[in-house]
Amino acid sequence: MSQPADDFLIDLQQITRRYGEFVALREVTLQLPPGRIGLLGPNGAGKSSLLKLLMGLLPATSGSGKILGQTLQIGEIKEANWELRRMIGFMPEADALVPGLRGVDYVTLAGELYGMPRRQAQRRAHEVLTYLELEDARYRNLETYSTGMKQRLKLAQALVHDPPMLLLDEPTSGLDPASRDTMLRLLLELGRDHGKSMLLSTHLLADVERVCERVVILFNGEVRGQGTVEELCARRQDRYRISVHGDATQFRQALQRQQVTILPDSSPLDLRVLVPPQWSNRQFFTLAAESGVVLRQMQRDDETLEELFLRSVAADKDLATSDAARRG
Ligand SMILES: Nc1ncnc2c1ncn2[C@@H]1O[C@H](COP(=O)(O)OP(=O)(O)OP(=O)(O)O)[C@@H](O)[C@H]1O
Repeated sequence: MSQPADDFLIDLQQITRRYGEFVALREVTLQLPPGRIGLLGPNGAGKSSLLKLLMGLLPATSGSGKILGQTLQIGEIKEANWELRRMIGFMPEADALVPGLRGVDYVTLAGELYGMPRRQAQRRAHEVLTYLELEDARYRNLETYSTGMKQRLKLAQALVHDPPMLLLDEPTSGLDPASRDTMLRLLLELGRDHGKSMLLSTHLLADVERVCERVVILFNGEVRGQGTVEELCARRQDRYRISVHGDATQFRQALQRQQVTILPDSSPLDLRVLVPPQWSNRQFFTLAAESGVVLRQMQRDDETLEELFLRSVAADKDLATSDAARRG
């Protein structure tokens, strides 16, 4: 379904970003509506570069784009776009904590940097720290914070000015399972219950599955897929999950003779299969009857996000030159 251009949260057309000869982002075209969006890619895919570019901290080399209705600067950043910064909360990957401050002072300072009057920034700092379960720690010096608390403090500074959109760079980086769980729950609630849009950059598929409605797969600086998680995972029409009753040995052989691949995570009576082009589902029934088994269930088998991701990046596995291809 097409969407009016102005309804997009992010609308990029062929955005390229080079560092000298190196192409960190290549002709990235994205049209994303408001919501919770996962930006998924391995280290070096270009995720941080894209976030900085959207934040207006880094110019694109070429292309054009808008975020929250604001036009991105191309070639060079001529002036800081304060309107854009007020609409975005940025949680950087690196620690940007100021030593010697208490948690509440740090978040207040962030609010003031976004242009809020001091009293208002202070009030909001207390609110967001309470919301992010740091109420008891707010008067403590931030050097005493655990990694999980520091990550939530970084989220607090991104939320202090109540922006409609969050750009989150690896928000669960370095967290133990319990802290990661807390962070993902808070992000989900912020999106689902408080209407925040977010672009969550991560290399962890499970983070995207837990929090996001949509996903953008970035690899080697290129977009390899974008859409809702369900849509992308269901796009393959060639996989089925079938359950049979009886001795399935002959049935399996019969399938293989018809060029059907039995996928590794099948069990003896529950098969996950990949069918060849022009396959008709009636063939399952015919082969089952011929092999003396009863077909109990047959349904389309959507890919998991992990399978989708691996398939999206598989083309490059044989390309030993992919890094070289990003130069020049
Ligand atoms: N200032 C820079 N100068 C030169 N190359 C850079 C610069 N910043 C990033 N790069 C390169 O651009 C590519 C993309 O980097 P980026 O940090 O955007 O990726 P990423 O997906 O966020 O990965 P990571 O999670 O490792 O940060 C990497 O190969 C990186 O080495």
